[in-house]
Amino acid sequence: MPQTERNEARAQLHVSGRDTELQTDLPREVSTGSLPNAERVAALMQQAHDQFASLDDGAVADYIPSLGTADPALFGLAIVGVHGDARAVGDADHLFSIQSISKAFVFALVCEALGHEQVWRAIGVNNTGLPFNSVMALELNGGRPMNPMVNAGALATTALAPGETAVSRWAFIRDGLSAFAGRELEIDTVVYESEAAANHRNQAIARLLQSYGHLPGDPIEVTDIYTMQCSLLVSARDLAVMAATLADGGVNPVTGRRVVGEEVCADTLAVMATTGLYEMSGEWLFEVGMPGKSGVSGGIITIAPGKGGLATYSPRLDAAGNSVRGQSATRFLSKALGLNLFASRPASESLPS
Ligand SMILES: NC(=O)CC[C@H](N)C(=O)O
Repeated sequence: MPQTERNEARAQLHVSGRDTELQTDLPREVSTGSLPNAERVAALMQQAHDQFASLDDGAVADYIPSLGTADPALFGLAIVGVHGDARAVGDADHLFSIQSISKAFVFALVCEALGHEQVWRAIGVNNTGLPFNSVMALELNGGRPMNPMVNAGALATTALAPGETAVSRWAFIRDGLSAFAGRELEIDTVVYESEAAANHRNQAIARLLQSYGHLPGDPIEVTDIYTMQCSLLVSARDLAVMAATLADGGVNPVTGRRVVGEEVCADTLAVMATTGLYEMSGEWLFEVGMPGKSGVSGGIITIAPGKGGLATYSPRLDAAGNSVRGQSATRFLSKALGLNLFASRPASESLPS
């Protein structure tokens, strides 16, 4: 759309600045009543936090300039069970931009709206084996976006969001992600402006997709909406609710609202398992044994289907763009709680229910 119109749309769409206090109707302390394992889960989360808080490997992402200002010491963990019970440790209420974790949920929402057949055909579900913002991956695959968890596939997915105008397409995405979180999510305008000023590469990927006939709509507008979705503010606690919604077959366990169908959840978890941590997805599945999704601001979500969702936040990243402490804490908790989906023995522990 023309620049002036786009600015107007932006003005309508932007609702908040950064460092907003978390206003959530989620109870801070959810009573776990007589649940036998709840205290053990909390103790293991505390152990993971204490054990890995001193890990100083990796670096805070700064290719989006405002992300570079994040405090590398931040470290939070949250778990929400499929019955809505929550446990949190460390900086679990710190707000940060969701970044690539949004890709999993937008994929689910678009599959729900259009049907998985159409989205599967348009996007694909195979790992590229290349970095999330690779242009080469497109060129090597005949211009196909390959999967919804890398930037090319995420842009192509966002382009499929239903709506007559950019404003209604954005409303579809924002409302859908908010339904997953159980509260109205708001944009971090500082992160948005910072990425919008620097996202020439994503614009180039969108244009390249267009040139191959794989991107409906205006590539610049699509990139703008994608950048807004990446700038939505969440906490680890929000992400655990969003992850628990996928674990619960599409019903948000806190609000009780169905967000997407069970089949869409299964599709989303399958794609996360093969591509959620980019080119490190194989190692992730090998060690953690559950679908996950990471983002460059430092969040990682992990889903234990039928049990609950785990979210970690810590901004130092490895070379692929995945949180270093988040990966270690998740590996630890997966083992300690017996959550690996490929294990033949039933889990020795389960998540708080
Ligand atoms: N891996 C990520 O979290 C990348 C998201 C970021 N907004 C980008 O497009 O580069």
